[in-house]
Amino acid sequence: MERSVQCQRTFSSAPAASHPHHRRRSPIGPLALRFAPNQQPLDFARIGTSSERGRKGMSSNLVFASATELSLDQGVENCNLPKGDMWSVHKFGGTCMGTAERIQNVANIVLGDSSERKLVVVSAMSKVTDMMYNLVQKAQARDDTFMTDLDDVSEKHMLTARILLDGDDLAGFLSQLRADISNLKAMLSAISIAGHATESFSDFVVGHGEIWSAQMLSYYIKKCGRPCSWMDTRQVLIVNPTSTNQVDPDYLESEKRLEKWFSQQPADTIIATGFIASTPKNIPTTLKRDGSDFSAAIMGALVKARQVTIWTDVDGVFSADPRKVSEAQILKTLSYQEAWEMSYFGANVLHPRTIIPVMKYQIPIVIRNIFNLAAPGTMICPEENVDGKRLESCVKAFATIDNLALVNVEGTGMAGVPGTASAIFASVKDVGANVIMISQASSEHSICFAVPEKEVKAVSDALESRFRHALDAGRLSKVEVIHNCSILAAVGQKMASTPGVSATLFDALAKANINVRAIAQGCSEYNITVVLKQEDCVRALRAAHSRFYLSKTTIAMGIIGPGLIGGTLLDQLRDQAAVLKEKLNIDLRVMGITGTRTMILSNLGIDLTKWKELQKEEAQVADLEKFAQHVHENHFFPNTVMVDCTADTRVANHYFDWLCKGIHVITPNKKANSGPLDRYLKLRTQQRKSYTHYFYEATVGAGLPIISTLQGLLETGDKILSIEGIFSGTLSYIFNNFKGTRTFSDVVAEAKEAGFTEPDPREDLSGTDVARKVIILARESGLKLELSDIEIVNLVPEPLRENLSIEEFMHQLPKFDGDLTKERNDAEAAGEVLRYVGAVDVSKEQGSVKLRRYSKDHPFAQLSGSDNIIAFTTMRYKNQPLIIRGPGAGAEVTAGGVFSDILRLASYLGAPS
Ligand SMILES: NC(=O)C1=CN([C@@H]2O[C@H](COP(=O)(O)OP(=O)(O)OC[C@H]3O[C@@H](n4cnc5c(N)ncnc54)[C@H](O)[C@@H]3O)[C@@H](O)[C@H]2O)C=CC1
Ligand SMILES: N[C@@H](CC=O)C(=O)O
Ligand code: NA
Repeated sequence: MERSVQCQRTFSSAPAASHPHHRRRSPIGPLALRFAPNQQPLDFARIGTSSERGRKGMSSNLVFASATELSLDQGVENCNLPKGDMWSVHKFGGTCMGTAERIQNVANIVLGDSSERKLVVVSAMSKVTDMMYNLVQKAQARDDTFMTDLDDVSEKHMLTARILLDGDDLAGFLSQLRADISNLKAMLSAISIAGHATESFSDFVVGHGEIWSAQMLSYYIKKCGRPCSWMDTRQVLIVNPTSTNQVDPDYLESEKRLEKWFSQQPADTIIATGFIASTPKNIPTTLKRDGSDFSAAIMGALVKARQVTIWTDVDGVFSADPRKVSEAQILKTLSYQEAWEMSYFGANVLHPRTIIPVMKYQIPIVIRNIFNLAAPGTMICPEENVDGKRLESCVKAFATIDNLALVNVEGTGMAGVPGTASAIFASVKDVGANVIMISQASSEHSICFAVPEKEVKAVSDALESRFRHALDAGRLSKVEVIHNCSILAAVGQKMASTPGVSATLFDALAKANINVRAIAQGCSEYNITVVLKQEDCVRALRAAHSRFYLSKTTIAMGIIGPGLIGGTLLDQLRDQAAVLKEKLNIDLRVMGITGTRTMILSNLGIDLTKWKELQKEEAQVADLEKFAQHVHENHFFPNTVMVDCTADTRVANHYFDWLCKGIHVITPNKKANSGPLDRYLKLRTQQRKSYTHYFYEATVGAGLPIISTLQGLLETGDKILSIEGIFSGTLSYIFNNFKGTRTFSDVVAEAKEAGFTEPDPREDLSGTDVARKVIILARESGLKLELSDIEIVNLVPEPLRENLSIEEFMHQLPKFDGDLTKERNDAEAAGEVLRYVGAVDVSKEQGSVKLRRYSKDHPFAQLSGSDNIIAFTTMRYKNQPLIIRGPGAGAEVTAGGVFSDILRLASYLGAPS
């Protein structure tokens, strides 16, 4: 409404168009005034300039379509354009009009649109246009079967009409159809006799498909109770053919004719034929390829629609070809220029010329899926209405073109010689080749350009011949052809003018190890084009797309060792993934799970609701190298982490290599940090050097915050004096429960059953596990100790230490129950308990593990279950140590500790807190 008023003020003294009756009398309202005979088309640009519209759009008295009705305006909320009692234009393609049922569906959409006036542009029923072209071809070839083919066309429409219509409308339609078919037969017979059809003959024949579909839809809508007229756009739309097999709309003349048409048929719902038009001399013609979209855009401009909706069978415009990039997303908005750019690269958007008419008036075009009304579609609109203020959203989409060759013309004789480029491209033009991109560095020693592979031979031959003398004389060194190239284009209006965007693009390509052969970026700033090897193209596309489209805290994870801890972690990830994604934008993808014998891999992320089933159904032979490669290299997620949930030194030996490759490592496995000192130091140095993260909180005290507390103390300048405590959940449990008549072996079996022990419980009973923890804490505190520096108290009976399986060991352990029972009884008699303790004495640079007796009121005697207790005596905590106590073993707490390391990684990578 606002827009109408504005137009009135600017161009006319006609009655206020905001009054409904006035509007009704002149359905296209003030439009005619804009194109008054003495008004030049230039005024098109003056009407509602972007600033006018922007300001008006901000006003609050906008009228939106009722939310209870079919939501045809989805997506438009983002657009600051006035909406209200003006035209909405819809275009339904052949697929939408494919059957009687689909035509009914189209009618429902039209009826559900609450706009006061609707202009609906339709294509012919699907396949009909091809059938009609075929008729003409057959007639030209004097193949008489065109007669029966025409009967098929007629039959198709008769059948459809009989389902849709009844009464007078059906009779009227069928009689018109028969008349048309009979005319067409005469015309095709004439073509057959002549053996030739002029373009206008052909266009006349072909255009009938739209006439019939428009009639059927219009009669059906009328049948549904809504007054409706159909429009033969050949009476209204006037276009001038151009030399390039395209047409230029004559807006002035079209507008006049439209005004006249409306004066005769003042309907509020109009079904117009797409695709067809007339020349200024009233000769039928068509709008060529994608003509119906173009019709809708021109009609949208003529009636100054508030929106043009193009109904199709896709949900909208994707950020990349979804067949190549599974993570491709539907774009909510695109600027006209971006859509333009995308359509050049073959994205299923709109033909660029479709955008021109609506762009002049800043009318949004919305692409929507008729088969999925829930999808809001993509809105193509003025840049200022496009969403996205973030750096990432500067790049809207990625497109590729394959089967190209790069031609490189090189030589010192080119520099500073005017006319070289002109001579090169004149030769290219002479052979009719299409240049897709051009790049010349300012040194002027080479010009390279991309042409379709199938045209490159002719191009290079022409260049060789044109520059024969220069080549012979050495002024040019070569005309080189690089075959099998592709173009990757990043499209986005603000891309080139926003610092850092191209850097991010090239960084993504570099990380994916993709070599860029040539680069072009025009001043238009809408796209950056890179030429690469065709075999790299999909990888490049994915790498670039994921860099801009995935959350920067998307983490590809490889889980190694799905045993007790690994399995529990997978279940915790499963249960928490959605919350993390929603609340913290952390996107965790388990790309692979490997055990010792088998592994499962995924390209997108394993469905963790069924990882156990997948292990049985889709497992392949485990191969850690292949596994790491898959997790890290195949998917171009911005971050990779290996989570080692084994107790295997061989897995730990890979950390160094992974950190070198930029793969983060998280583990509850103690082997790396308690292994050979030089190896450990190398690992830590590499980790810091490569800015990768290595977290291992669960190696000491399981989920208890032992490592992070120690690191926090050290990093803030505290000085550790000593650390001592009960570091083994297993030994804590054993000595907390080894009471009364309980036997040692029974309690060990219980600890194993509860998941407290190492995979081999002898690691715990021997004191090695505690010694490893002491070493980990000592090294963290800066001491350079080896595991062998720690004297251990081994509780494994001597005969059971070697050459026994875990099962055999557990089976034989009861035979030796007597040994520890005596020691326990002696302590008890003295009012004391046995506790297995570890200690780091920083000043003495020593670590120790001991089986000690404590009086029953000592804090170490107060523990229960698998409790650990760790006391830090430091310069700041000198008189009273800092004490951490709680369960220090078990599946849930340990997996929770590993999980919290994963989230710590995500937060280091930028996740919000
Ligand atoms: N259980 C607990 O309370 C705690 C355990 N940890 C550590 O967690 C790690 C895992 O312990 P659990 O889950 O209890 O052991 P587990 O024996 O139940 O699980 C280990 C898994 O790793 C697999 N595995 C072994 N070598 C492998 C290799 N080379 N490649 C792939 N998979 C391999 C095994 O087949 C098994 O599925 C150990 O390093 C342990 O020290 C740390 C803190 C507490
Ligand atoms: N087996 C270990 C598990 C934790 O590291 C223990 O018992 O403490
Ligand atoms: Na811990």
